[in-house]
Amino acid sequence: MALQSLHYTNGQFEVLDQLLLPHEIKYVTIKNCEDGWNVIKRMQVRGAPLIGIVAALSLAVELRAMTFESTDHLFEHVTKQLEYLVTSRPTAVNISEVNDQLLAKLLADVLSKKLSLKEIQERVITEAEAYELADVNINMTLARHGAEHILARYQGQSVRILTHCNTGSLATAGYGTALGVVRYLHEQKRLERCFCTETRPYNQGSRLTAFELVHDKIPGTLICDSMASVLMKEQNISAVVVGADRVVANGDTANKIGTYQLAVAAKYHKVPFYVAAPGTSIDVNLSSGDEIEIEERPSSEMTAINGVAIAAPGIDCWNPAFDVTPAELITGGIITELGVLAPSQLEDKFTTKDREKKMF
Ligand SMILES: CSC[C@H]1O[C@H](OP(=O)(O)O)[C@H](O)[C@@H]1O
Repeated sequence: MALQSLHYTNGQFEVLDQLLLPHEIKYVTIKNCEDGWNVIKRMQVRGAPLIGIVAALSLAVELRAMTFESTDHLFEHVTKQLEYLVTSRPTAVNISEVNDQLLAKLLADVLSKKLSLKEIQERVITEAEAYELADVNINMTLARHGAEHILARYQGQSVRILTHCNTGSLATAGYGTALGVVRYLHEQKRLERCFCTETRPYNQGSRLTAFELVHDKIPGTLICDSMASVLMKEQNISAVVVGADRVVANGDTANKIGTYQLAVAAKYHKVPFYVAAPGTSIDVNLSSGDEIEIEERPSSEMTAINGVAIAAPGIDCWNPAFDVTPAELITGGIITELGVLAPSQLEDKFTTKDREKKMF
């Protein structure tokens, strides 16, 4: 049974509380956008694709329970709620993507004057629900492209992959992006081993990726973040494959803090470095990584684990949740559902129209 980050059936919506993993499997009910905002902000759910899907489904369940006097009232409410959901976490583009796409489709329906208020409301709900349904297929396609590209470098051999943070079933609606590449390699019996970093301070690697690897019986080895460079020096790593929160037009990529230093070490040790990014995490509206807002998280997420202090009381902290890897260090390519792309190919492949066509 695959790990399920969420359950959504007929407007009943619940998410797996990832703050309790790996010790406890507990689902939290989401009834409206406020519930959705809270679980995203607290990182009870996290992962760029998943937070976009949770935002969309939070709106869907809220709209299922509401009636509106007019299409203007409906449009105003949807606009307000999507703008609110975007404020939960700024770095990943995924919630903004949902905002832009749903509002564009809603506006088109309202202006068409061909549909009743109830029909328009039902279409918004259906389109919000479609993000979950589309995500797993996107991930499986992306994973195949990435695995085939990596295997083409190592004719006939099995490969040893280093990954960072969590990019699997717990970061998406299923299968995963970078960890989806690992899953596909394992399914093809071409994965020797997956090495995963702890990914301090939230420990997505030790708590979530290690959990997924053990659950799926994929050969995995946990390392501390500080071990990554010597691992690449001594342990014959075939490729580094990481996820993305926002890939911009020139290929610069915001991803979990620690990604940039992995890319620098990979460059030094001549290990191919790949970013796995579905179209929902690609933002060609920004031209370079300098424009990406980097979320800073509370110091308490660094100075304690499960309430137990691990740092000197009173010390100042700096806790950026992401860093930006310049495109020049992404030497393997950007793994998408449209293929493994060079940064120069992103704008052609992922204009807004193409993304919408691909999603629905
Ligand atoms: C497919 S997950 C993409 C991306 O999102 C994660 O961030 P967070 O755990 O803070 O939500 C991480 O950067 C992953 O690589």
